[in-house]
Amino acid sequence: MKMIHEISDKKIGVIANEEPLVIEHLYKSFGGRKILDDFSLRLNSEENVVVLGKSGAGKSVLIKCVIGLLVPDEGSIKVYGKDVVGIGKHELDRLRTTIGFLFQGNALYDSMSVRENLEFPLRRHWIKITENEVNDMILDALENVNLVHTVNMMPAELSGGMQKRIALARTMILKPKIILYDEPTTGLDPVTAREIDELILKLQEKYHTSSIIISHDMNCVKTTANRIVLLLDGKCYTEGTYQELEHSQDLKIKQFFE
Ligand SMILES: Nc1ncnc2c1ncn2[C@@H]1O[C@H](COP(=O)(O)OP(=O)(O)OP(=O)(O)O)[C@@H](O)[C@H]1O
Repeated sequence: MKMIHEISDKKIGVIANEEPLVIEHLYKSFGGRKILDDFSLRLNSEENVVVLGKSGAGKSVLIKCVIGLLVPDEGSIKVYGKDVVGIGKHELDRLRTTIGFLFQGNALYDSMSVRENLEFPLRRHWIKITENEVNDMILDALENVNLVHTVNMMPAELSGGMQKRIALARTMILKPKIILYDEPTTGLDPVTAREIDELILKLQEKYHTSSIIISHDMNCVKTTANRIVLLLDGKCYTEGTYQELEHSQDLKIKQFFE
């Protein structure tokens, strides 16, 4: 599937030596209420950064700013050196071939089979490939999540965990270089949740992706985070590895590890 990497890089103008994602001095308010208040974050190549924060801290707002669903009031967001704030719809579409997004709900189309769900991003982005190549890519994506046998099934026939894995396969089908995970294990039983953690690591290693992961699930955080960024009062309050932060005596940090 080398071809898709090439398509993706060329389309977005990825510059090899640029950092995947650099967020600087981001501000976002709603009705005078500051949600992001001078928030900055750098995502290194092949790194998983977990953004930790209380409910309502602004984690989803942050992710929405990165993928252009919300426009920040101030600040810059650069993806491989390319400014994404205020870009047009066409360029935003191109950006979305480089950034994969796993929604909190799986957002699979219920009326479409697994195959059709996986085909969707390929059709949407007008990737020029043959039917055979489409088929290979679908099977390859399903292979990654060990669900090749579900290719002709409907989402309703699958468990919540399987649907999450199919959603992840769909996110990966365009071979994004950056993946944004919004609560990837929420609503899953512990065993299935740990399978998702392992998949996140497997895909990071296999495709050399860089990811932002939003999670409250401290098992997920411990397994997947190379670095944790604590979002508090709209700012990066602190950052560090799980091991660095778990024994902190700072009450604002401690509450997440209890
Ligand atoms: N489009 C919007 N219009 C107005 N307020 C919004 C909008 N989007 C988010 N907010 C507000 O911004 C705040 C942060 O929301 P956000 O969804 O980012 O929180 P979160 O950290 O992801 O929380 P959770 O962990 O509960 O999902 C909330 O108070 C929310 O009501």
